[in-house]
Amino acid sequence: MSAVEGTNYFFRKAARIMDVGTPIETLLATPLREVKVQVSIEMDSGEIRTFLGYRIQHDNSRGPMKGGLRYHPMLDQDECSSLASLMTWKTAVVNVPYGGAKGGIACDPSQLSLKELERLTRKYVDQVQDVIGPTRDIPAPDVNTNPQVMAWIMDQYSRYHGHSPAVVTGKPLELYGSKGREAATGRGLLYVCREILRDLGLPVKGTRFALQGFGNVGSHTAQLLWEDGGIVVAVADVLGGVRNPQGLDIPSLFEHVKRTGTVTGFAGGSPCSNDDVLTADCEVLIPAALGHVLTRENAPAVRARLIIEGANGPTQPEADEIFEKRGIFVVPDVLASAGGVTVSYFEWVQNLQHLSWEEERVNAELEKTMKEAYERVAQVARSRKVSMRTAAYILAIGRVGKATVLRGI
Ligand SMILES: NC(=O)C1=CN([C@@H]2O[C@H](COP(=O)(O)OP(=O)(O)OC[C@H]3O[C@@H](n4cnc5c(N)ncnc54)[C@H](O)[C@@H]3O)[C@@H](O)[C@H]2O)C=CC1
Ligand SMILES: O=C(O)CCC(=O)C(=O)O
Repeated sequence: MSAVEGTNYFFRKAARIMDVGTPIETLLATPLREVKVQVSIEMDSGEIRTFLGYRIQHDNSRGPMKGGLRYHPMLDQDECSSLASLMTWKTAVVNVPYGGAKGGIACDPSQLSLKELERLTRKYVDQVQDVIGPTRDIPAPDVNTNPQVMAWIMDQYSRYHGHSPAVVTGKPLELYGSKGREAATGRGLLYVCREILRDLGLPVKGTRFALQGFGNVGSHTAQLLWEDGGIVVAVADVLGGVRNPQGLDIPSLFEHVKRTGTVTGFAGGSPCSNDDVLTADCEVLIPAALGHVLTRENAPAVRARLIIEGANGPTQPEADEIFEKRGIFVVPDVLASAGGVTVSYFEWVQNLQHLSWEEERVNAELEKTMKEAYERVAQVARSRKVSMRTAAYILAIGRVGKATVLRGI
């Protein structure tokens, strides 16, 4: 099954329960526009290299399209298309006035110098500047992109269109970024985690968590859970993992990662593989790295009671069915990882109004948004007797479908 077929499997399951009918189902599943561009740059060695860049714009019925930019060697049109449609449903679940898009460049940034990365990013903007924009499509960070990359995007876009901070979010604080955006996805996940654990009668304090991924999403989530008294028993990054059944000391792990660039080799635990983390003995599993990692093969071995999806698309449809049969709750990506785009929305609003919010305000508005979204999804799940994932899609399809029909086709 391709990545986009996987996402559409979840979409169609909900659309059929809602009986939206084939014409609207087809319309909502079909991306508005798929852009694939040549990104050729001169390397530091003087050699010319050509990369492929993508921007898939899935839907704009509820507002400008929104979604991250990923730099990864395995990125392709299918993956971007799947991630773009997830953004449409995610922005609708948290009810921020956006559609969905996603893009990036098929490249391995660990093999590029800073100057090469800058040239690549600016060239990509040259190629897509006519389809993005503050009222069209607003990129943001995703895997292997960061505030510096967003700053280059803002600068390059502004050379064509004049000063345009609102063209991209996740920017550095010194360049119109929002306080709280860096930790927002992890913080949003924490707020949802507190809600569902309360419903299951478990406090965060003393609950055991395992996380795959220790980048933007994974590291902030781990830190915030640790601050709440959660016991993080295993974490992994691309190079491998570390576990400690008594709980890893997260501040010391941060120090280690700052020094070495990886969680592996941390003296406060014993080594494990990045796949071992998925089947660790814990109450809550948080995939926060790449997609498609929970499969038909490893789903029967998952020991967590609850899976909270920090990554986009970590659970393949066959694994999702297995979790449902086994009574393992899954809080889906389109809800659990929506904190980032929510604070991106706050950043865009601040940019358009030329003002800056205090971090307390950002976090308070984020908490309100995530709690409301959780409550609405939980209500639909209860009333329709469906999983949280199907409920989230039902809520999102209702909002996007209504906007589409009201605007006229
Ligand atoms: N950055 C954001 O605001 C948001 C990100 N997401 C999703 O969260 C996930 C992680 O994104 P970021 O943290 O931003 O990326 P990042 O680039 O900051 O970190 C990615 C992490 O995943 C690890 N990783 C990569 N391949 C791995 C593997 N095979 N096994 C174990 N670990 C592996 C990396 O070593 C790194 O620790 C992605 O699925 C992304 O789409 C979702 C919502 C918002
Ligand atoms: O912050 C944003 O606009 C998008 C974040 C993102 O790419 C995601 O939620 O997957």
